[in-house]
Amino acid sequence: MDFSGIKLALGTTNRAKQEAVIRATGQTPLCAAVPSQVSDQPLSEAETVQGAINRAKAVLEAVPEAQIGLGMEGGLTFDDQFTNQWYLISVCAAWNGRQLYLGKGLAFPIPAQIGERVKREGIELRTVIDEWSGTEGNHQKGGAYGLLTAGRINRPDVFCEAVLAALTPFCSPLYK
Ligand SMILES: O=P(O)(O)OP(=O)(O)OP(=O)(O)OC[C@H]1O[C@@H](n2cnc3c(O)ncnc32)[C@H](O)[C@@H]1O
Repeated sequence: MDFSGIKLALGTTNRAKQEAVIRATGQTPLCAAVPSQVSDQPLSEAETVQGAINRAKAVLEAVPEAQIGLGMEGGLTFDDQFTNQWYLISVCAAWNGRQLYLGKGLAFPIPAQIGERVKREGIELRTVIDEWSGTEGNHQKGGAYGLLTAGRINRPDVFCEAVLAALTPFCSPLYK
């Protein structure tokens, strides 16, 4: 699929998210940090999706030369139906001013003590991931996925697939 004719804006300057767009589309998006208008640490799928949508819409307004705004949001969600576990999810929203699509990246189980600590102490996942890994800025690099899989999956990989899912309906003739 050819994404080269479409100017993309991305609602963050986070390097892992920028890298995901570059891998997915072969182009560097115009980046602007815009508010997600949800909590710093979303704790449900609905809040995570809403944050991604808010960023996609805000960045398309902030960067009028772009044709599609991309918003990405990471969040935690507790599955009380099947497993009673916390999952990390990574969502991408794509908005062209008329149509909205979502790409929902890999849901990955998070150690119970991490999920509970984030909820109980009101801290962000990135703080705990940096603590556990003994390094800084993991949310801009491999992220929790990288730590938990010893580098087999990383945050840009997961967002790359989410970007492809959200953008494909705008670019593939199969959706016309
Ligand atoms: O700079 P922005 O675009 O805001 O990106 P972010 O990583 O700080 O923020 P998100 O809104 O995507 O994620 C919400 C919180 O969850 C954290 N988080 C999400 N996915 C993560 C991952 O894979 N590794 C580490 N922290 C993660 C993140 O760093 C925030 O603290």
